[in-house]
Amino acid sequence: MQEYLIAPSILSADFARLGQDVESVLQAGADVVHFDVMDNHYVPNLTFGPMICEALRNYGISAPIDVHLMVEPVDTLIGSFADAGADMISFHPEASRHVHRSIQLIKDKGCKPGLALNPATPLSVLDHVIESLHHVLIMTVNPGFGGQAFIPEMQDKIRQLRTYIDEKGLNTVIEVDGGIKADNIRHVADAGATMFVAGSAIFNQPDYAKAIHAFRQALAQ
Ligand SMILES: O=C(CO)[C@H](O)[C@H](O)COP(=O)(O)O
Ligand SMILES: [Fe+2]
Repeated sequence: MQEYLIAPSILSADFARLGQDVESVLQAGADVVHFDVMDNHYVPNLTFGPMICEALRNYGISAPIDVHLMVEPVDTLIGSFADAGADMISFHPEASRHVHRSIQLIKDKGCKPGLALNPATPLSVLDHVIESLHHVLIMTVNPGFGGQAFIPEMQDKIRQLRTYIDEKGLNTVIEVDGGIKADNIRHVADAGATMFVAGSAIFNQPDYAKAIHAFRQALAQ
C-alpha cells in the first residue's frame, strides 16, 4: 500500500507555545514537521530561523523536520539548519545562484535535498538535477503566506511531475504545499503526490487528531 506523509506547517501553529503545539500535532498523528523559513526578501513575510529549529529539538521533538527555505541567498543557511536538526531541506531554484552546489551542500551536511517550485516555475528546472534530489516540493499557492487557496492548475503540474519521475525510474518524493484540505487531498494524491503539507487546515482546527484523521480517511478512499 502507498505510504502517505502528513506534514503540518508550523506557520499556522501557536508561536507563543510552539514546543507544546508541535508535540500535540505529532501526538495527533502527524508524520513530519514542516518548517517554513521566510526572510522578507525572497518572499514578503518573515518567520523564524535555525534557533527555533534547535529549540524544538531541545524541547524533545524527535520527528523529522522538513525545512522549506524561502530565502535568498540560500547557501549561508544550509549548514546552520543542518546543525540545528533539520532532516529535509528544500529551497527555491530562483533564490540560488548555483542550484547544483546548493543541493550538494545539503547532502554534504547529511540532509535530504529538495527543490521547491513556485506555481509559475516550470518543471524543466529539474533537468540535470533530479537524480540528486530526495524530494520536489510543488507549491500549490504562491509562497509567503498560509491560508491561501489551492491553485487548481497545479493538479496537472503534479501529474506531469509524476510521469517525469516515473519515466526516469526514480523514487523522488512529490511533496505538495499550499491550500491542502481534506476535500482536495485525494485529488492531489491521485495526481501523484505522496507528501502533504497543511498548515491552516490542521492548526486552525480545535481537534488536530480529527483533522489528520479526515486527511487519512480521504487518502484511504
Ligand atoms: O510554504 C508555505 C507558504 O509559503 C506554507 O507551507 C503553506 O502555505 C502551508 O499553509 P496552508 O496549508 O495554510 O496553505
Ligand atoms: Fe512550506
